[in-house]
Amino acid sequence: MTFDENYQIQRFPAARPGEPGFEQAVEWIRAVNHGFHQPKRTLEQITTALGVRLADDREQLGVYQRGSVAEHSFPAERPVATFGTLRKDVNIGFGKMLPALLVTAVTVRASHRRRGILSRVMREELGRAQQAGLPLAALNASEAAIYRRFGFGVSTKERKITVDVGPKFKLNHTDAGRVESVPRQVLLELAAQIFASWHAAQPGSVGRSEGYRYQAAGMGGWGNEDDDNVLAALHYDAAGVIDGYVSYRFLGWDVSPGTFEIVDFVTANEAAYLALWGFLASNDLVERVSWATAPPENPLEWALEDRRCVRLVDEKDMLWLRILDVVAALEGREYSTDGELTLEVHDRLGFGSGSYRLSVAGGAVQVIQLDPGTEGSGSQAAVPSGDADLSLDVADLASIYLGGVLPSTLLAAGRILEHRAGAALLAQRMFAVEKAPFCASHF
Ligand SMILES: CC(=O)SCCNC(=O)CCNC(=O)[C@H](O)C(C)(C)COP(=O)(O)OP(=O)(O)OC[C@H]1O[C@@H](n2cnc3c(N)ncnc32)[C@H](O)[C@@H]1OP(=O)(O)O
Repeated sequence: MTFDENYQIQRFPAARPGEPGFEQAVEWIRAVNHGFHQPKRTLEQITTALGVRLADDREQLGVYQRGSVAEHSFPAERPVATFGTLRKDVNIGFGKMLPALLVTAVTVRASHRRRGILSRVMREELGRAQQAGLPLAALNASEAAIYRRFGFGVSTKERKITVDVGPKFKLNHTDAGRVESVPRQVLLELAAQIFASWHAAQPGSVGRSEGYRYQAAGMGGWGNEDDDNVLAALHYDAAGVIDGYVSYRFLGWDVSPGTFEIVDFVTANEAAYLALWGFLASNDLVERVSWATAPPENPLEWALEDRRCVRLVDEKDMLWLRILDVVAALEGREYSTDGELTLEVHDRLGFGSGSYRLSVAGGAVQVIQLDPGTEGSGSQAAVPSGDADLSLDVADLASIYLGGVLPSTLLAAGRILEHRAGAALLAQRMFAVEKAPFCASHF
């Protein structure tokens, strides 16, 4: 039996209680929770989560069984697979933004796995996004072996760190502003605007869900419990303008040494960032701060007299990027140096297959699609193909696109093939961005 004989796809928005579609949205959330082995949520928690989904303008996709379902199994109204999407801008370096389809809540019920459901839905949704003119797609992956086959490449990473804020913590930073402890609820109002300043200046950043300001304030926006243990502090610059916040919780007297866990930490500039670290470290009775989503390139390490106060606990891939329109993506970038590169791009799903000549002269960017590939995506007329300088998968193009993964590393790994000596190094210099890319938005 084919997919279409067994299943049907439905797409729908979130809804509030009493509105049409509310029951369907509730069943969809329950399917997501089941897929991620999460504890059952109350209707109230699901309603809160749906409120965030509405505010984000998310689309829910469900795959439903056709005909009758197996006796005693979940009802036909409960989708066997889920796939959520929303749209946000990605900072692609030097303050430039491109819109992306963000893919989230991907689950297939265990008893329906490995029948090609994800493959079918992914191909369809990426195709629709490309048709709608979105040059990029992105996701956070639960496992690293799933998404490369669909053209997604790792573009940013994040670190879990602990910071020793005991006597060894000596920060070489003099703050021109000040820090104040504040009621956590003020972040509901302030978090989004501070994030917007950070986002505008941070390559690799993806626009944030509405849920984040609730999370920052400890107010359970994604259907979690309100958490009165969350504490908050703001940084004010010399002129009194609020330019950063940190929210955190004390892990309790049973944890030794006394530890703060960071909930959210966003600043519009490095001075506020370092000042808030100074504030965290200045708290009595606390000798450790843990942070599960820290940037790999962390100015804190270099502002400390003893950089070993920052200890790496774990590092993992964070943002997986997918280029849907190679011409638009390459044209959208600002490049760190002039140069000319011909890229032969392979794309198993066909969206970006083809050869592209990228020319940057005096900062002006021109991209010509030379060979449209099998299902090429370029908007320009095809002209005869020249010899490629580099051959690479569209997933690897996504990895080097934000400057976070070096072409020389992918060359050494055999992922990129170099046909002209020095082409990988030129790509490295051209794709470099103004600071290490980092994404602070899980979705
Ligand atoms: C963006 C996010 O939401 S990330 C969250 C992803 N979801 C989860 O981790 C929840 C638990 N897992 C699942 O629900 C499912 O196993 C999914 C969604 C990962 C895969 O769904 P399926 O319908 O089984 O995938 P499908 O049958 O289309 O498989 C596609 C390919 O991916 C491979 N694949 C699927 N899951 C995995 C995995 N976990 N690890 C490695 N490979 C995988 C399949 O073997 C297949 O390979 P092929 O193309 O070489 O034949």
